[in-house]
Amino acid sequence: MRRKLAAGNWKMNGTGASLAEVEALKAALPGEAVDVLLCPPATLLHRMSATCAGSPIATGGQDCHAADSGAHTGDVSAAMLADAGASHVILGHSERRTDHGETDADVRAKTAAAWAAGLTAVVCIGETEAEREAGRTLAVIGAQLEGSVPNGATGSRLVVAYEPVWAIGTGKVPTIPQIAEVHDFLREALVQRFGETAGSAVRLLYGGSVKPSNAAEIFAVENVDGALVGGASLKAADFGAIISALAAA
Ligand SMILES: O=C(CO)COP(=O)(O)O
Repeated sequence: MRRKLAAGNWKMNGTGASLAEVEALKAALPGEAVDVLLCPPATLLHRMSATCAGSPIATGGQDCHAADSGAHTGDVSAAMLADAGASHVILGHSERRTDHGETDADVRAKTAAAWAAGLTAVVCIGETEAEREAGRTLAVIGAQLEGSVPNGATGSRLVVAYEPVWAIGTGKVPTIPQIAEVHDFLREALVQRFGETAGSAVRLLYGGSVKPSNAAEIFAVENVDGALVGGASLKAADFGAIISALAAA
């Protein structure tokens, strides 16, 4: 049985004042029914990890460099994230791929670095609107999965987030059959490449305009093991409602 996971990606949002939302979320969590992860900006990671200590909320980074240390101004390494209290790191988010030109090979190297530092990698993949309209969705995400994940994935090292680029921050969401088709395809690809045990244990998150109002129907899809939530993870009331929907699924 895969444990469900509700993950929040705060993107470039949040300062010390935002920790009040984390305190409110802690107070509202529905027991131990699901795993909860918050990924704040790097500047807030250490403080958020301290705020979450002793609670079921894990913390993660939003990116890391592939190298352990060195002359890479402005970057942080996986070991630095771990040192700041992180257990996870989001890698290959479409905003990194677009804003910083990250390739599948970059994401693969970063994922290997995350694993070497003992972090769980949350690897993001997803098609653009043009790719979906051209009927290339499964080909695109299949290639991204193959290229972005190194050999040796296991259920504890890897989470895959399917985030259609056109659904991020837009309020547009794929239909339930479209989500099911992609998640079934990803499950099959993981089992084929990593074997039945590891491939079945990797959690598959859906991301892109997940809200309290649409969470329950998305979480009812068989191979959806949770969500990677952007905007709605910033407010304890909204993220708490999404977590409750996951716990009830
Ligand atoms: O990119 C996302 C999470 O990583 C999704 O963002 P939104 O939930 O704001 O659409």
